[in-house]
Amino acid sequence: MKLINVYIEHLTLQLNQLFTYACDEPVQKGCRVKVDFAHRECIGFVQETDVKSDLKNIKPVLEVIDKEPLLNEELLDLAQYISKRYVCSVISAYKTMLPPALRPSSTYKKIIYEDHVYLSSSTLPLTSKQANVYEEIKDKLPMKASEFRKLTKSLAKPLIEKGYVKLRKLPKSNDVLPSYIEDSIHELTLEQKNAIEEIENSNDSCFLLHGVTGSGKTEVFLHLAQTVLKQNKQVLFLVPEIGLTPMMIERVMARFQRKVAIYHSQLNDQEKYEQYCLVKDKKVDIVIGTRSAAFMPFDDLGLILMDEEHDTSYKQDSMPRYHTRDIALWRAKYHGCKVVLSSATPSLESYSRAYKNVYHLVSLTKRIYDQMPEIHLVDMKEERNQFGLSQRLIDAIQKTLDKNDQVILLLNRRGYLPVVRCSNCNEVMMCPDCGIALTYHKSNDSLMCHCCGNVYRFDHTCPKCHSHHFFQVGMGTERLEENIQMLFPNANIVRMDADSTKRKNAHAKLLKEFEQSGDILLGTQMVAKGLDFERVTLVGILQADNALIHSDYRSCEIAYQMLEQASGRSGRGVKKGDVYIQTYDPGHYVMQSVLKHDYLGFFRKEMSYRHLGVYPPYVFLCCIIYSHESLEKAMDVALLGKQFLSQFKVLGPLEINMRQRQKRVRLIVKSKDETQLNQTIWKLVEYHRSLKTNVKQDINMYPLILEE
Ligand SMILES: Nc1ncnc2c1ncn2[C@@H]1O[C@H](COP(=O)(O)OP(=O)(O)OP(=O)(O)O)[C@@H](O)[C@H]1O
Ligand SMILES: [Zn+2]
Repeated sequence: MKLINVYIEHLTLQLNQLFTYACDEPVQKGCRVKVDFAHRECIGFVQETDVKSDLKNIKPVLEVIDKEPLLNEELLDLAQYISKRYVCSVISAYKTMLPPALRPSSTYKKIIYEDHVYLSSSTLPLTSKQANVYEEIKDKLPMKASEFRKLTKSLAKPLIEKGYVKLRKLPKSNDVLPSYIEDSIHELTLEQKNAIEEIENSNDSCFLLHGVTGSGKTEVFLHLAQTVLKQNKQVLFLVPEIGLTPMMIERVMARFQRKVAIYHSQLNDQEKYEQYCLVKDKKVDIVIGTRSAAFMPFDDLGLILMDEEHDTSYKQDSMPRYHTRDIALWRAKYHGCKVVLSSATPSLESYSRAYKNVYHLVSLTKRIYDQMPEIHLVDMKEERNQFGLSQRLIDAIQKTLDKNDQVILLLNRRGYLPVVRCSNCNEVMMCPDCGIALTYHKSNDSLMCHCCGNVYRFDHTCPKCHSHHFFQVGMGTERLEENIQMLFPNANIVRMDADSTKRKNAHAKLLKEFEQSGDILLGTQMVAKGLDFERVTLVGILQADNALIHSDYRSCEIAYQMLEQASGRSGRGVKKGDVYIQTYDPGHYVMQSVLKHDYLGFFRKEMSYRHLGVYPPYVFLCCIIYSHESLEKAMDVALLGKQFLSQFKVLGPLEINMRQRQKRVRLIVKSKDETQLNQTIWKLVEYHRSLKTNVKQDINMYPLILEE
C-alpha cells in the first residue's frame, strides 16, 4: 500500500496539518480523495505522495475523486504562497482558486452534463424517411441532443439505435458572452504611443500606468494585449467589479473579434466551471474578470492588465484575505511576463512604489480631447437644500437636459431612508445582530442591515412606544430617484446600486438602457467607476462629505479616489464637462485636490499624514478580531494576544460593531518589518490554539479598511 499525505478542512485543526492515508490506486498531488476523518466522510486534498510513515492503523482512502490534479504545479505553489502570506490554510486558498463545482469541500457539487449528438458511421439499413433526415442533418452535427430531437422528432431514436449518430456527454453550456460589436479604431495620441513603447521596450516587469480620467488607458491596454496575442500567449484583463466587465468585454471583443473567457461572481457554478475549462483546455487566450479571474489555469500567460488598481474590491474580505495585486505580481513572475497596473487615482502603496522605482511609472497627463471637467464645489452651508439638491445643481441638470446631454448623479448610500427614527420617542430601528441602524427600503417596504444583509419586516410602528410616525431625514438612492423624478418629470432615469443590480446581467442592461435612452444615471459608487459615455457632460455628487466622516486611516484616500473618478465621467468626448460637488467642507484638502485634479498634491499631503500617524505605506498592518458572545471573554483573549505581540506597536483592544450577535474586539498591529510581522502572526495562531478558548481569532493581513 502506498501512503499519501492530505490536507483536510476542519475548524479545530492546526493550519495546514497533514494527515496520512493509504491508497492503492495511483493518485497525484492536487487530486481530491474521500477519506474517513474522525468518523466522518471528508474531502481531502492530496499534497504528498509516496510518503513514509511509522504510524499504526493508517486508514485507507475511501475513494479517489479526481484522476488528474485539479490544479497545475503553478497554482499549487500559488496556494502555498497565499497561505504563507495571508496566514490562512492552503485548503482555503484552493477553495478560492477553484470554480465552486471543483471545490474541495465535503459536499462537492456535481457538474451538470448534457447529451450531444455526433456523427458516426453504420451499415445498417435505413428507411427512406430516415435516410432523408440523416442526409439533411449530417452536416449540422455535432449539436445538442435536445436540438437534434427537435429536428428529427420520431426519427431520432432509430438513428441513434442504428449507430448513425452517437451520443456523448459534455458539461452543460450556457453562453455568457454578448454579441460582437464594431470596433472604433483611433489613431493613438502621442502620449499613448510613448506609453506603449516605453512599456514594450522596457525590461521591467511591473508598470504603473497613471493616466488622468479619460486619457485612453484602455486603448493602451488593447495595444499591449495585441502584441502579446500575436506571440500566441494569453492575456488577463482584471477589473475590480462586475459592473465594469460589460464595457471591458465589449471593447476587447470588438478589437480582437474572438471568444474570450469571462469570470465573475454573478456566473452560476456551471458557467464558472465552463469558463474555467475554456482556459484549461486552451480554447481562449483572453480572460476578462474580477478578482477570482486571477486564478484561471493559464499555461502561457503573456500579460496581466489590472484596471483601476486602487479599487478596494481587489482585496477579498473573507478568508483567504488576499489582494489581487499580489496574485497578479506572483503569477507574472512565474510566467516571466509583465503586469500593468492602471488608474487615474493610484493607491498610495502603488504610487509610492513607483516613486521608489519598484514599479515603472508611465504617465498619461492629458485627456484625449485635452479638457478636464470643470469642478464646482457647492458649499451646502450657503445653499438651500431642496430634496437633497442645491439650486445650482438643479439648474445645471436642467441646462444639461435642455442640451440633450446626459447627467450622472452619485449618492453613495442605497435604500430610501438611512436611519429610521420614531418622531415620538426617538427610538432608532437597529439590527439586533450588528447593533447598527437599519436602512428603510421602500421597494420591498422593509428594513435592511447593510452590515449583515438581514432584512426585517417593518409594520411602521415603533416597537417601543407604538407610534406610527417616523422622521424623514436623510436619503439613499431610492429616495433620490423619487425626488429627481419629481423635479424632472420628463427625464428618463436609470438607477444603479446594489439593489437594482442583483439580477444577472443587470449592470449591462442598465448601462445599455442609459446609453440608448437615459437622461440621468444615478447610483452609488458604481456610477463613479470606469464608465465612458461621451454625452455625459454633467456629474453631480451629493453628500460628498459622507466618505470623509469615517474614522478609518484610508477614508481620505478612498474619498479622493471616488470623487475624482466620479468627476472623471464628465466631458470625456469633444464637449467640455462640469462637475458639481455638494459639500459642507469645501476647504478640506480632499475637495481642494479634486477641484484642481491634483493627484500629486493629494498624494504628498496624504503621505505626510500617514507618516505622522504611522500608517501604510510606511508600515505593514495586521488586523485581528476576537469574537465571542461575551465581551469580557473576547477582551481577555485579545489582551493575551496583545501581550504576545508586545514587540510591535499594537492598537486596541477596541470593541467594534458586533456581528451575528457576537461581540467583537479588535487589535491593530503595526510593523515596519513585513517578514517579522508575518512570522509572529503565524506564531500567534499557534499560541491562540494552545489557549483552547472558544473565542474566535480572525486575522486580516494587510487590511485596506479597518472600520467594518
Ligand atoms: N487615440 C484616441 N483617439 C480618440 N479617442 C480615443 C483614443 N484613445 C481612446 N479614445 C477614446 O477615449 C475614451 C476614453 O478612453 P478610456 O476609456 O480608455 O479612458 P481611461 O483612461 O481608461 O479613463 P478612466 O480612467 O476614466 O476610466 C474612450 O471612449 C476611447 O474610445
Ligand atoms: Zn445586521
